[in-house]
Amino acid sequence: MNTNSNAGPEFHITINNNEAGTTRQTQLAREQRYVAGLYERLDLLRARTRKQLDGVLAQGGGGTHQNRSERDSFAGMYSERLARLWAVENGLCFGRLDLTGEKPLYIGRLGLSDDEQTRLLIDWRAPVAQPFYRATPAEPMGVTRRRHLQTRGRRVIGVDDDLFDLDRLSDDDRATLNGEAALLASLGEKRTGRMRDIVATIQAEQDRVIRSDLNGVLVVQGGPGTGKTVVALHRAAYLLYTHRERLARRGVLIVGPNLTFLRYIEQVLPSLGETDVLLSTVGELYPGVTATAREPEDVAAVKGGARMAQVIARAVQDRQRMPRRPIDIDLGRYTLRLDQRVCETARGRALRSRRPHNQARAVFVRQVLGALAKQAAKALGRGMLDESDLADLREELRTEPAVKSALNRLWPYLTPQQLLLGLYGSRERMEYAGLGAAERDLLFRAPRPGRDQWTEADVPLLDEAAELLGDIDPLVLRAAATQAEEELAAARRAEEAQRDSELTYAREVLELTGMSDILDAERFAARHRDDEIHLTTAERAAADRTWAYGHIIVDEAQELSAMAWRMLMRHSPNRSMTIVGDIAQTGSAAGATSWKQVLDPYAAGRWRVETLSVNYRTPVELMAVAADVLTLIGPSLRAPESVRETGTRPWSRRIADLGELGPIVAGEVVEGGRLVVIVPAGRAAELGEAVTSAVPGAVAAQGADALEAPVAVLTVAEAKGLEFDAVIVAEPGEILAESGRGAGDLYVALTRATQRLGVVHTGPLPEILSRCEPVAVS
Ligand SMILES: Nc1ncnc2c1ncn2[C@@H]1O[C@H](COP(=O)(O)OP(=O)(O)OP(=O)(O)O)[C@@H](O)[C@H]1O
Repeated sequence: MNTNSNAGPEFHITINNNEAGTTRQTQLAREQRYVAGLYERLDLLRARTRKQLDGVLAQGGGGTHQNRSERDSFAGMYSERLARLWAVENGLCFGRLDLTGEKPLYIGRLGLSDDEQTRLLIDWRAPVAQPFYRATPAEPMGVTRRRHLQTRGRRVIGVDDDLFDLDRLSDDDRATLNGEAALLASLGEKRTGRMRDIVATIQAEQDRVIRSDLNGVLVVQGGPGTGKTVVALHRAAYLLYTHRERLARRGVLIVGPNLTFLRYIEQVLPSLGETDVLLSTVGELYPGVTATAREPEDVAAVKGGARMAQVIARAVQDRQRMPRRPIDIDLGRYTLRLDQRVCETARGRALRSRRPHNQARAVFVRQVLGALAKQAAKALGRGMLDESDLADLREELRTEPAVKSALNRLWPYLTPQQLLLGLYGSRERMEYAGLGAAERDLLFRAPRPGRDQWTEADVPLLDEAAELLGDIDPLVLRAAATQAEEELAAARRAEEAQRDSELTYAREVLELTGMSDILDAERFAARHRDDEIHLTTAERAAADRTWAYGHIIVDEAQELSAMAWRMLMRHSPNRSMTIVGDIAQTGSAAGATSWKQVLDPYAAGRWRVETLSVNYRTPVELMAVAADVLTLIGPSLRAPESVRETGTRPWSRRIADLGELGPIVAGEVVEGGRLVVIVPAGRAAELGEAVTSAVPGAVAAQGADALEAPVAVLTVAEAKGLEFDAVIVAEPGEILAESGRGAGDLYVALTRATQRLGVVHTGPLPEILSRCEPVAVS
């Protein structure tokens, strides 16, 4: 079949005659006996591991630190093993390979041996299992037969064979030939709202991607439905199996476009027995910040542009700006003068130290205090002080509130949050940082106290700022936290007394100055310090902004901005990455237009492309409509080839007003199936209401609800990467016109369905969709 790129002649034979029945039963019974034995072994291993875990836990929490630490790591290891043994219950064994002159190999979700070390089951990721996915008649790799076992629970309910050596067919064999069935059966099934693993039906071109080398950057380019996401997840499982030690230490990060998408894929790796992987959006990659606020596309596009790296650097410099006039510091007994020359010299020293802003501050402060101490000595008439007296004087000055305040103005401690809020809140600062007038208008915002002020596009900027600012000395943090708590407590007392809103004010002050983040950071650290030993690699990585991952997988990678790439690259110093996407589907204004443009700056000569060419999701009839739209994106682009036909043409229906949309959607709902209405972003609320008010159970929101409801209303950005049994695209003309990348958006919308597609429109149907069959209005 065409899914194996070097498949050569057709090699699947289907025999469906009645005489085959009995021999088929014999084969099933034989396989059933084998599979039952595997489950018996699995049960035994589970019981043994449970006993080992109980043994460790029974030792309690006493002993030396080292004893406890060893026990913890054994307990962690046994729990992980147990979780893995439980995860493989469904579909434990799904394949058998018959090789010339050898005993058959059974392929499954993990490797099993008996007590004599005889192999009973081969992990699908092991090198010997590779022919299960790659063998073709042209290149049989020693395989005479590949058998797919279908199981329900622990029962074998069917077998499908691909025979590569037809001369060796026995009568029994002839009875069970039914190639492609496993794949096609799997593709035709109703969608559940969660992605499933495809371990039993991985195709040859996909297997090449899954087993590609760990090193360097692998780009997986492919049209919609070619399995990029599912393949990337299997690659994660493969890499963890093959390079377990290296990756267990440094972890694997999978980045997806939004939380609904992460929900959609979250069960795949656990079903493959892998749980210690961090799934995240870009917006969640900065510990302690939740990026939930929304902002217009053009604002996000400015924030995502590569130029923002310089803007942030200038914004930091701006906070090291020297005074235009000398600063007089009144200490009561005498007044000290801090002139520009002293400040300039101190700044020069601090910058030459090449430390980040917050650490360079120490150099700046030391210089300034030195100069002030000398002045003070003179003012006190003690011109000839020795070094130790001067040191005392410097320490005295350090704690003087007037000196502290002057230093804080000249070279303040800054959190990334403070830097960014200060920048967005001041047109003058933005101008100094190099932003043009139009950009300043877009980015300007009055500071909004509250936790929802960060957007996804802010996160890479916070991370960039954190790099340039560096950490704040923990002692300073602690002092700041104490001070903030005191202020809060004072405000609380004031509130009790006066019943006014001072507490709210104090909280707002804390938010605005970023102190609340400091407090949170402190508490977070304290909470985790004691139980760090129990954290998995993924958990430790998630809490550490500077974590260097062993491997990073980026899905829907075309959507990432230049600033997001900078952040991800910092997490991947070894540049071991898998980048999965489709340039034709780019929707975000800050997204990519070519892989070269994205990757050359970071991994020139170290990235390679694999292309997936077969569409497993969208049937031929639907893909024909989508392919027309693809020509709008690029005349030379070719849509992937679909493997299935359904015989059902996509339809289009013109309506007079939106009131008709709900009943049309209701009429398309199929019992047990899942339908999505994809709407223009600018009309999401209105069209969401039109559908949810007319269709019981319909939801118009992202998240788990959207995956589980029989009908969901989503924008293109929200539906990206997901799939549904049926899709209705509402107002396609508006989707096309909504942004500069409207054609890409419409292409994404049209390729989400596994079975049926319809288009509903109030205005004229865009010419490009004329392949849809118009439905007459009754
Ligand atoms: N070898 C396979 N066996 C069974 N199902 C498969 C196989 N390959 C892909 N699929 C199924 O095809 C569908 C599309 O896969 P996936 O979502 O990974 O595609 P994609 O390339 O990421 O698509 P898009 O770019 O549109 O998001 C999924 O339901 C997936 O399970």
